[in-house]
Amino acid sequence: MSLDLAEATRDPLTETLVLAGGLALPAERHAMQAKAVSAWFGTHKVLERVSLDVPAGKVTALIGPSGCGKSTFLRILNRMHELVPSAALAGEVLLDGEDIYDPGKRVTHARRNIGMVFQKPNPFPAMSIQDNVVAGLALTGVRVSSRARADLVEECLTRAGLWNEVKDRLRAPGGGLSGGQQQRLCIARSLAVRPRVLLMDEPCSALDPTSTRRVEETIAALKGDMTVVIVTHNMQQAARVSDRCAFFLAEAGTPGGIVEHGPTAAMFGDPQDQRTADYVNGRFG
Ligand SMILES: Nc1ncnc2c1ncn2[C@@H]1O[C@H](COP(=O)(O)OP(=O)(O)OP(=O)(O)O)[C@@H](O)[C@H]1O
Repeated sequence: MSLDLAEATRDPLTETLVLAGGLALPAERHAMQAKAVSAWFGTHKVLERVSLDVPAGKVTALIGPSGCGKSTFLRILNRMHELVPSAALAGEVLLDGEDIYDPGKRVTHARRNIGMVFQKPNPFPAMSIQDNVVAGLALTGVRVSSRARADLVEECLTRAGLWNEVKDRLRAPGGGLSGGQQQRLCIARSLAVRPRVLLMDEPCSALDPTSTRRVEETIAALKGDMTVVIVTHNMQQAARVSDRCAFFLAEAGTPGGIVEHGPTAAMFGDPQDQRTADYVNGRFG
């Protein structure tokens, strides 16, 4: 028997794909969905009706040349775009089916559930390693007992792949760690508020190859129970760490948009659009 998935419809209530004969298969769950997202800085439109489904428990890479709006799109996913005074936005961003921009939703709802790791590691340098890990809890209004704090510090440093390197110096300042260790400390800090999604904006671009490998191992270990969206300029990295890729492009002064998205193996091995093929093969960008 052959199954025609092209004819299948998605039932969002039961999270199944319903085939022509009525047979229902489990569907991929979307942790986040962007629907027709457009963005502006002042009068400059930088994204044009971008839609993207982000599968739960997977790593999605956003790739594309400089200036095509990848970082802007990433910052829209956790309401950081609105921190820029001239910034405006249209469209919807759903987290587990609910619009994070709904007027009834607080910004802390998005920030607590959708963490962000930046290009340059930004721990609090004078603060101890253990205090850095839990620094986000107060900001998002989460309270924990001191016993639970110690457990949380160990759990988050372990998940970030840093525990063995720092367990004997938890009271030492975070600024004393190497750049790669600082970036994993920032990942641990993001994990402490137990986000459902982790956004990473070129998290390895300031790191050496060994530290990059450690962060990539951390990303691989996180996926499954964490949904990761990563912006990267490094095509080998996108191929190594991601399950899915979205290729952004802003052509000749037009706003950025997604040319093509899909499973990473297909995006690299059998891209459908010539522009994707040219980009992933290093012919521009
Ligand atoms: N704070 C800002 N104010 C005004 N314009 C901005 C701001 N941030 C980004 N832009 C503009 O928005 C467009 C998209 O920028 P963005 O940083 O999202 O692209 P990108 O694809 O992430 O680029 P890169 O790969 O170089 O980081 C660019 O034209 C950029 O100049």
